[in-house]
Amino acid sequence: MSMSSAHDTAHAAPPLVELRSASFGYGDRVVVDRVSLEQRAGEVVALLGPNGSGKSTLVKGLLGLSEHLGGEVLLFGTPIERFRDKPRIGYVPQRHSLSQTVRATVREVVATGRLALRPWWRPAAAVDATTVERALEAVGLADRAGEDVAALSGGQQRRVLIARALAAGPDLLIMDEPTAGVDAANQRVLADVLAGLVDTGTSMLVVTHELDAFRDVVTRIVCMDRGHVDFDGDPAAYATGHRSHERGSGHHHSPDDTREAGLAAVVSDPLPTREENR
Ligand SMILES: Nc1ncnc2c1ncn2[C@@H]1O[C@H](COP(=O)(O)OP(=O)(O)OP(=O)(O)O)[C@@H](O)[C@H]1O
Repeated sequence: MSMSSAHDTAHAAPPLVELRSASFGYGDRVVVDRVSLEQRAGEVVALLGPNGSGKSTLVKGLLGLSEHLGGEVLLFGTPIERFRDKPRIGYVPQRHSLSQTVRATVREVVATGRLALRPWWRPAAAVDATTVERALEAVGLADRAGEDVAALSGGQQRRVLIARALAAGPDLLIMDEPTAGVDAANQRVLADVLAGLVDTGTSMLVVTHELDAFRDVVTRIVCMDRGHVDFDGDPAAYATGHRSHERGSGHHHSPDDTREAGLAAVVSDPLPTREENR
């Protein structure tokens, strides 16, 4: 389904993500119903669709945070059940901002993104510190590194979380509504940050209601409706015939989002386990 020509290369790397008639949900409730999709390295995919269409459930499925209820899910060519290389996927959860109860500096929060990469008994090394500084620079927060995260605006906190995900050096960055609740000026800053990441070759899967902010960086658009994919193509094709999906999809956050975000913000593993997510 990818339009990338990397497809044709005889020894091409496997797709970052491959869904073959995959279903995800909660308990026995199927939310994402037999979706087939693949994302290749270099692609920046925007995942669109009305509230409740299953976007978050799909990305959570890739992270083991919603249940895999059918079909096949491959991550970097490995079936998800056997996939152990979690740091290859960075995740920025859906949320407004960091919990006010997190008492830590910007640098400390970003540094937690490195924890999954080394055994608990090994202290942080120089490479950890440099990677953290580089991640802070990538999101334009190097000059705020020593500040308390609680002192930052919502948009800046979002960038802290992106930096935390980047600190693990992921091959794929998954973001759930990175611009939700962020004012227009900060949305532009975020879009610039993402454009910078694209320039350095980061592949992204971005759930969003605000496609405008990402119009210049997105290479592909996937639209969901009621658990199915009903558009998958390039932004030009989307613009000519599929704008209607965005209309009338007013956004709301459930009370659970805040709790989940608070937990995700403080856990040391960049991919919270299912238990932590409840
Ligand atoms: N933890 C959960 N347990 C049970 N059902 C859930 C859970 N999370 C989401 N759902 C249900 O799954 C359906 C799809 O929700 P999902 O969050 O995937 O949609 P979405 O497309 O991301 O919507 P939004 O744009 O509002 O974030 C909804 O009906 C929702 O109630």
